[in-house]
Amino acid sequence: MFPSIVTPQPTTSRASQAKGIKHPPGPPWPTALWNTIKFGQDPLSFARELRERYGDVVTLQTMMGPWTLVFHPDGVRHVVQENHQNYRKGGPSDQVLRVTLGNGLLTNNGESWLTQRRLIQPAFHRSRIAGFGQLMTEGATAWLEETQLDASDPLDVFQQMSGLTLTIVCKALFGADMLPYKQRVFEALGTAIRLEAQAFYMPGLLSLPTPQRHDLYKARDALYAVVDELIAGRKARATGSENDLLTMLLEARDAETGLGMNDLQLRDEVITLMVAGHETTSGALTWTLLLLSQHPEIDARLREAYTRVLSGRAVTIEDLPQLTFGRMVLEESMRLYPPAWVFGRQALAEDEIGGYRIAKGAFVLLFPAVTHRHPDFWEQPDVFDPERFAPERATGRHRFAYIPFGGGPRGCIGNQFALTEAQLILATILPRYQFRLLPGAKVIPEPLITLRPRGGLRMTAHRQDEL
Ligand code: HEM
Repeated sequence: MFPSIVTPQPTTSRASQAKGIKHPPGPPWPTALWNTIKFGQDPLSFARELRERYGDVVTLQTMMGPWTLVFHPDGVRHVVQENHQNYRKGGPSDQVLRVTLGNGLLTNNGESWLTQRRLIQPAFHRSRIAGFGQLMTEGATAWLEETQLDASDPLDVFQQMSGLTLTIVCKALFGADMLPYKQRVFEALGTAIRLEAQAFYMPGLLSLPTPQRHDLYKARDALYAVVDELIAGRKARATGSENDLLTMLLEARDAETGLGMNDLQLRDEVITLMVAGHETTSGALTWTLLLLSQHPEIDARLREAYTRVLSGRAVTIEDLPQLTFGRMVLEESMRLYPPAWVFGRQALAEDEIGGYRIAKGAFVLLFPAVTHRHPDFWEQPDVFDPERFAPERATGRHRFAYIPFGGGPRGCIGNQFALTEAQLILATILPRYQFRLLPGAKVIPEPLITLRPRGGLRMTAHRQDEL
């Protein structure tokens, strides 16, 4: 049975009541139903409104219990870094994620998390990522050849980027060819993400035998089937010369017991890396292509940099230090549209953030999407301006005002992988094609588990040499 996703009632000690530390402000409890509906309909605008109205730490009463919303970078730093031992993965957001990701690195806690993180970390070492550069560029080039882009035939850029990043991450980490699975993973993951997001706002949706529960488990089983095939394929065809993360996971032995990882844990780790390793990166690339199509002057400047540095040849990882503008564009795109727009924690003990009491058991939500547009830290926060990430302008900025990859010990393990991959993909496809939004198309960000464009993003691709 799916666990209840109602947040346990947080408790506050007498000591802090005596000290007179207040609960964070927020709309009164009789608005709980209304808040839940509003949050479900448009969480980005609602969270932003709450910050403007109540400040940087807010209590939001919902039908699932009270939530604590933390927007200020100091509060973010406190939760993810300074007092991270007090904030475990848990609460409604992680419970829904566990349906598909089980107890993989993203949702795990405690000693088990630490053991797995230490095991997996070396696969993301700088030297390993440098070794993936060629594979990333080749993946993007193969995608260009396969898709045969044609200006008269619009494509869903989100779906295409999803397939491309899935192919790259699985080849790099597991030595697997995902071409035959691309469509299946895209469909199953789309269903799972949508239903898990619904379950977050509608307690009971998955505890009862609803059609949604049936569909979610079906989608999860489709993803499991792909992962199981991938692992079985490796076991059957291993030559002994593989040197990737899947081999490391298969060969890992517990220092005390000498036992290997059990099959369920192995599946959870592989599905976590497969999903977390492509869903967010494809979002970042999609929003970047949209922003470039809406800002021709920035698009032209980026193309000019590619022409100057590459002169028509294929990009390599060694070129990236000369292509800083590409990185700035990506960083700014992830500021405006952070693929991981929200993430949660549960407080193990009572705490204080920004002068407010955080009760034991509180469900704490951090919002990159709101912190990234906080007017105290960003001038003209809604304007797309990659120059903000020029070294001279970025110096001195609060480290936790920009958190697309989270931070602290639970920060993204794949951040360098993603940044390298996204830069190489852009530098491979943009010198050859320009992407344009269909006339009259309206793009609506849809904050599900990740931030996706609602209904995909249909664009046309125009050959650069024919413009
Ligand atoms: C643009 C791309 C990406 C974004 C925006 C992103 C964002 C994030 C964020 C915000 C977190 C922290 C969540 C939290 O604190 O609750 C995270 C964790 C994680 N990410 Fe990423 N990520 C990206 C790419 C990747 C890639 C490429 C991989 C793997 C290949 C990956 C694997 C993970 C894993 C395993 C965790 C959990 C780490 C832990 O708790 O120890 N991510 N990511």
